[in-house]
Order: sequence, then structure tokens, then C-alpha cells
Amino acid sequence: MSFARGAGERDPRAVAAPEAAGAAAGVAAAHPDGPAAAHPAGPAAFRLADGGLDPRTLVLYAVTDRRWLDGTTLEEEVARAVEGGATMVQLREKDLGRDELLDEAVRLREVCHAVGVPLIVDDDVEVAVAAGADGVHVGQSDMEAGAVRALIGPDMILGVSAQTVDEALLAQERGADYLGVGAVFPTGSKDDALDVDRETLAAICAAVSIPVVAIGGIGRDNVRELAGTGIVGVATISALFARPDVRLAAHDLLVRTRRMLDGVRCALTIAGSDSSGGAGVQADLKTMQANGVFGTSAITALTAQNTRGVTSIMDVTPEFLGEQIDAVFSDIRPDAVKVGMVSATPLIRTIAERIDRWRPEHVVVDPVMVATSGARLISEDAVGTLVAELLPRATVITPNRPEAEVLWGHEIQTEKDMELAAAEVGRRLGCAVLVKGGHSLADASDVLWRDGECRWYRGRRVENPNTHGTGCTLSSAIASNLAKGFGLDESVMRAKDYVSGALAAMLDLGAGSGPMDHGFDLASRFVEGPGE
Ligand SMILES: Nc1ncnc2c1ncn2[C@@H]1O[C@H](COP(=O)(O)OP(=O)(O)OP(=O)(O)O)[C@@H](O)[C@H]1O
Ligand SMILES: Cc1ncc(CO)c(N)n1
Ligand SMILES: [Mg+2]
Repeated sequence: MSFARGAGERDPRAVAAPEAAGAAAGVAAAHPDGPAAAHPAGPAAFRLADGGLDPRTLVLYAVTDRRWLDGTTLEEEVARAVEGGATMVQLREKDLGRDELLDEAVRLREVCHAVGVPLIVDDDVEVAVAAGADGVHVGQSDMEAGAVRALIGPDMILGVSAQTVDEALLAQERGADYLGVGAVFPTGSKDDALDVDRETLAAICAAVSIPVVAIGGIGRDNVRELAGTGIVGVATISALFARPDVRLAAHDLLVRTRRMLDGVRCALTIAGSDSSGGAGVQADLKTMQANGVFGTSAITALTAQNTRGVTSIMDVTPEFLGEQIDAVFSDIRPDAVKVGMVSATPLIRTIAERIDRWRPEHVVVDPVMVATSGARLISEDAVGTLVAELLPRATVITPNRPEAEVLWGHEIQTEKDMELAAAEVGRRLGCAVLVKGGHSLADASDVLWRDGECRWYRGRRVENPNTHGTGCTLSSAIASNLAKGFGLDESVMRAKDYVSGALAAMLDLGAGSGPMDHGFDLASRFVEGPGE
């Protein structure tokens, strides 16, 4: 199952490990982006049908720097880089004489064209043309882009550096095929000030229609911070050529860049473990996987639980809960958080404090109070802390009917009561409120209150007595959809469809109200054994 991309994200392209490619064709087969390897050499080969530069050539842009050579040649290092997956190479050697630069360009052209990768020469237009390179890259202080275009003709690739929206628009107007924008991170050069911050980078990407590649201080540890800016790739120098194994470094950075571009979305569930697998963390992780999101977890309590009830609960310590949350956020930043069962005040406070520390984009809180089996999952005194200190930090809360009655302070007898409860609680807590109608009201319809508006999500009641974990499943499905970039309305609608499908699969396990089939829409249903 492929992890879903964010809504509107580009389609990812599989990255083949170089070693996976047949050795017979030498480096040509090693190029992980198939189509580029098939390209005949020549600049027009790297253009799309509309004449624009194929953005796939810019995913991993290796810029040379002879300073990093350690007993090898530029040719050998560039060959390693393209073997590892570099999709474009720029010969950038400011202190080489013209003849030497030309010789180097011809040698690198052969290395690059052997694997269908374009070679760009930095700054020197004449050498680029003379060497049969595929293009030239000029900075703001080099020859003006329009003049370069006049010299190189329509086919050769023209790259231009830009640091502002104005520079970017002017370069595009004068015929640039792509923009190099940076430095986006400290580069260790003399003036270490960031030339281009994230907002400017994103503004440039939004302003132009030609592809943008980020450059400056980019490496394996920070490339993910460029997600969502609109770039199509990264240009890098030392992250490849300063590494002992350039091929490995290129492959590693290509995979990480692909992950940044393709948008593998992650979610974190902070909830209790349900030994029966139907609710809690287990339900959340299965739901996230089924909804194309990578699930991570921080466990608040262990419950000995099955379809008939809860026999024992063991809370973790607040310190350990905080460490679990920190461990996830410090390494795999989730795009959304779902909070489920939290039984005690110190644990609730720990979660509130970590939300303030890590500032997740989306927080879905399922105010779990009682399990389907009737077991109480939060202490009386903790409900007050939940309401005062956690729910106001939520993007949306998802109380079922009994939980909504506790939060509202009145009984809910009708759909109008559901609306009133959602609105009053939402106004008081400053968050969106989804009051779920699973518990015995006519159909399984839920009402969302947000910013003064109520919206109903009509559901058809599935005649299935096995509803253990429906609330956990709904809230983690909402979190998954928010993580993928859908708005709240769409996230709730998709989550509800998912729950209905999981119920309609009619899984029947255990003597009590059993779990749902979280994997109902995957090919691998529960395998029907050979039977007795
Ligand atoms: N029989 C059903 N048919 C269709 N949808 C249902 C059914 N039961 C519940 N739902 C839906 O499942 C979602 C969860 O609602 P529910 O009221 O069951 O949550 P809950 O009580 O918090 O569940 P949990 O047992 O996990 O705590 C809601 O969208 C609700 O409309
Ligand atoms: C651990 C856990 N969390 C949430 C629920 C709510 O169903 C449950 N039954 N068990
Ligand atoms: Mg519930």
C-alpha cells in the first residue's frame, strides 16, 4: 500500500535502488529514474511536450566543487553521484581556466549522457555551447538571462539564480527554464545569513510557472523542512561531494527528497492500548494505515480489555508519556495528532504541555469517557482537567452522545439537542465539535459545529452489533485526512464513509460488541482459513 500524498501533491515516482538495476548496462541502468536514462543525449530530450523543462530533471541537482576531491577526479565523483541518483549535474568551478573548464565539461558531458542526465555549465555560456552541454546556469551578477537565451537558442536549458519574487518573475520573463533559489539554510560560507527564508521560497514558487530548485546548505537532515514550499527538487554540493561515499549519499538524499516531495503523511495517536485490538491505539494505527498515513503512537495506558469489558488499566507515568511524544516529534514530525483515552490529570497536563511545545498543525481529541462495553476510562476529577486544559487545544473534538451530555450538562434527546450541545460546547471551548450520533438516535448521523455553523453528516445505520472502537476509528480517520491536507469538512465526511465501510464488513469476533474490519477496503481481507 502506498502512503497517500497530500491532497493535490504530485505523483511520486518510484526510486529504484541503484544496486537493483542490471549491472550489464553499466551506469545507464543504474539511473533510478527510468525515463531520464532512456532520453537520447541533447537538451531537447529534457523538455516536456509543452517545451518546458521536465521537472524530474531537477529532483536531485548535483553541483560540483573540486575542493572536495580527495585523490579522485571530478569525472569519477560525478559518475558516482549519477549512479546514486543525481538527476542533473552542474559543473561549477569558478577558478578553472577556460580551456580546463572546457575539457572538464566535455568529460562530464559523456558521464552524464551515459545515464541520460543533463549537464549544465555554471556561468560560462561559451564553454557550455562549445562543450555540447545541455544548458547553462547564470547568477544575478552574470550575463543577463535574455542575452544568454539569445546565445544558446531555444533548446538549451537556461537556469537562473533568484532570491526575490521580482528577480524570479524577471528571469522567467526573459526565458529561464528553471530557477535556483537560495541559500535556504546556513551554508558555512562567509556571510552565514540565510539569503532566502521559507516564506520567500514559497512565494517565489507560487509566483512563477517554471520549476524551482532550492539550494544552499541542504542535506539529509534538513531536506524534509522544505516540504510544502512548492519546489520540485534540491541542489546540493557538499552533501554529496564532501561525503566519503558519493553514490550512497546521492541515493540517500534522493530518497529523502522524494519523501519530502511526495508527501508521506504521518499521524500520531496518543491513546490507550486495547488488548482486544478493536479500539485505542491498535484501532488508530490500523485506521491510519488503511487511510494511507504512516501511524506513530504514544501510549497513555495499557488496558486488559476484550469485547465484553475492561478487566484492568495500568497508566504510564507522565514522564514516560512525554518521552514517547518527544521521541516521535523529534524524528518523524506528525502532520496531525489524535488524542484518545487519557485517564488521569497528570497525563492530560503532559499532553497539553507537549502540544504547546511541538505545536502540531492539527489536533483531534476524542474525549473518551466510557468504553462501548460500559467500562469507565477516565477518572471523575480528570474530566475537569480534560475540559479546561486539553479540549481548548484541539482543532476538533469528537464526543459521542453520552460524552456530549457530560460536556454540555444536559440530556440529548433530539437532533436539535445535538446541535445545541455542539454549538454551546464549541463556543465555550473555542474548538470545532463533532457530536456523534451512533448511540441509539435514529440513524448514525453526526453534527459538526464550527465557527458558528452546524453541518450534518448523514449516515445510514449499519445493522451490526459489533461497534467496538467506532469512535476511536472515526477520530483517527479524521486525523489521517487532516494529515493528508483535506479540510475539516472533507476530513469528517471521508472518515465517516470509512467507518461505515468498516462496520459494513460485518466482522464478528468475541462474545460481546466486537471490533470492526479496519482493513475492509484492502485486498488482504481476513483470510478465510480452510475451516474445520
Ligand atoms: N451502527 C452504526 N452504523 C453506522 N455508523 C455508526 C454505527 N454506530 C456508530 N456509527 C458511527 O460511528 C462513529 C462513532 O460513533 P459512536 O457514537 O459509536 O462513537 P463512540 O461511542 O465514541 O465509539 P467507541 O465505542 O469507540 O467509544 C460515528 O460517525 C457514528 O455515526
Ligand atoms: C484503550 C481504549 N481507548 C478507547 C476506547 C473507547 O472505545 C476503548 N474501549 N479502549
Ligand atoms: Mg468513544
